[in-house]
Amino acid sequence: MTIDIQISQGHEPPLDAADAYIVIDVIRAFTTTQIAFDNGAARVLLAGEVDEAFALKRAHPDAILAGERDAIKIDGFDLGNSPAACATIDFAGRTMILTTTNGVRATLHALKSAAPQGAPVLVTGFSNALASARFVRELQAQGRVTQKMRVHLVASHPTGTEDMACAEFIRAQILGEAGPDTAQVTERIRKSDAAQKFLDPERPAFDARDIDFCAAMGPEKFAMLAQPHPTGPRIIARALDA
Ligand SMILES: O=C(O)[C@H](CS(=O)(=O)O)OP(=O)(O)O
Ligand SMILES: [Mg+2]
Repeated sequence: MTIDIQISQGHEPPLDAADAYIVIDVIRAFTTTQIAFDNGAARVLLAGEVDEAFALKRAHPDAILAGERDAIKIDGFDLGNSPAACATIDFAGRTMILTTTNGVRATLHALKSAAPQGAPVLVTGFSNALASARFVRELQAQGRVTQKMRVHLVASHPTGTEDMACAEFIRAQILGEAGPDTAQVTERIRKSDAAQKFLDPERPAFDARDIDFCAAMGPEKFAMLAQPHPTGPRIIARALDA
């Protein structure tokens, strides 16, 4: 069976019908999400707007409220959009509510495109890229798609090289073709425009360790699946062997 992979860029690119969608946000939303799951989070609820995030917090008072605008933690939130901060927190069984500029918005858009087919929507940073590619290969191997398989990759930053580098890496992994290697993707992430504010010692509001998390390849443990839900979209971690 052949696999047709398209790469789009931005929050709301036109998305054709596909058998699977992967929304990529390396800096930082889905690196942050992966660290929260690594540290025991049960689920991540997605909010497109700040007032929706506060409304979710009122409905789920025990949840951890996280997110950013202009890459800065929002007043009244527990956390920013920082993988380094998440790495210090025990999320055991807890819910994280997340609102971010690029990754969350692109995911909400992809969920709408995927709904008519009931196609899976994965979210990923580079840290989870191997697991995301493997999830798609397993869909194919399990024969769940019987004709030509169509996969849509969404590099969520409208202009960023970090998400495009990750998209090219995932495409190569899915197809088993030559593509950028881990070191090349790491370098493109570190050199991306979005990374520079974090790496600038004169901008202490930004944490350089966030880019260390975002640029590092993690173990192939679980894929992150975004799902529609009656009370709002959410992300769960799906063990690869499940
Ligand atoms: O907070 C972030 O890392 C970004 C905003 S920016 O690209 O760094 O300005 O939001 P995200 O939705 O994680 O891309
Ligand atoms: Mg981003």
